[in-house]
Amino acid sequence: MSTNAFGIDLGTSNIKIYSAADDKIMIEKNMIAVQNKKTVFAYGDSAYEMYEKAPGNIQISYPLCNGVIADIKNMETLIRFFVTDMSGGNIKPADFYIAVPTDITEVEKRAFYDLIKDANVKARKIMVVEKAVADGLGLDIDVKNSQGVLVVNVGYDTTEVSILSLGGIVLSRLIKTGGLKFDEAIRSAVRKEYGLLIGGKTAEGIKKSLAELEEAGTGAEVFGRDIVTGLPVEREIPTELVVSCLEEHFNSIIDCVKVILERTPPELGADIYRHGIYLTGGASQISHLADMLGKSTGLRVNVAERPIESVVLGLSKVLNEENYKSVAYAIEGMGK
Ligand SMILES: Nc1ncnc2c1ncn2[C@@H]1O[C@H](COP(=O)(O)OP(=O)(O)OP(=O)(O)O)[C@@H](O)[C@H]1O
Repeated sequence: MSTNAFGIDLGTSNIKIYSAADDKIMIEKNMIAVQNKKTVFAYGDSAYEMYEKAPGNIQISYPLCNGVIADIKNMETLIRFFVTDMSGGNIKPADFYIAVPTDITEVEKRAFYDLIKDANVKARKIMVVEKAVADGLGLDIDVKNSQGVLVVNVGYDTTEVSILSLGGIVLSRLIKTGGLKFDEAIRSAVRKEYGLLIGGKTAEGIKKSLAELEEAGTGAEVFGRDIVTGLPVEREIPTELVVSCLEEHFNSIIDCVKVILERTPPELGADIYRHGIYLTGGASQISHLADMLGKSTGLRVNVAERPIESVVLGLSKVLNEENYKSVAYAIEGMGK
């Protein structure tokens, strides 16, 4: 009989939950739409559908910000809704394994534990797994026996660069760069060069289709509002403009990787050199980032096959494989 247990990767943009009972992964937008400040109108992907289009009395927000919980009440509500959905409408007592970034304060880490405890999801046991360790497992790296694994996770709000060794974290740094910064850079470049206001979703669309557009040798056709006339217009945005406005953010990520490499104990260098960099997280799929990272560091870059899911896939291994249970730890009383 399978155990009732959940693995949760609370991303700023996407929440990923693994249910051990039916061996399923759910990925939904980590978003909530609240009507008149009290009633939940929509959540997850349905809330995202309404984003930037909803009337003033419906507030749509991300309860997480920069990898930490910014709006506890709405985050608890979302966890409860998603766990209820995954439990077929009837929540049963379960163990929860939650991935947390390493480079946040103890108080912020504790907030993840409290979140599950207070979300009314019948938590039996709450365990924490460092996000980078889960990432490593999800990428099929033998994290418990490797000495020196460099993982770069480029998410929505943040990028986490970590060195793992023997199942633990040697160094980790979280910087405030990720998919959102890429979208903002595209929006501001389009505004500056073409006097055109575009929405966040449009910018994200350009970003995601960049590789395809470059291959086809065409620009991105976008709709927006002309700043001068105030009228809706369509324009073709050349891919060169997009690539050049992203460079600054790619460089912040590369600089962070270099800083971590400089601080890495030399004994771990051999493994890092042998294995290369593991690049994951949804926004790591952006065109040119892997190439630039490889060229600037001289290391091979291993690109994740399922970058959005690597952390939650790692959590599924912790839940299912006895050998990996030891990478999870308890924050307080309710643990092992
Ligand atoms: N094909 C793609 N190309 C470029 N970016 C993409 C692609 N697919 C998704 N993204 C971006 O990935 C980001 C979401 O990735 P992910 O789910 O790993 O982040 P998160 O875990 O929610 O964020 P964080 O780690 O900051 O908490 C979004 O910015 C999204 O636009």
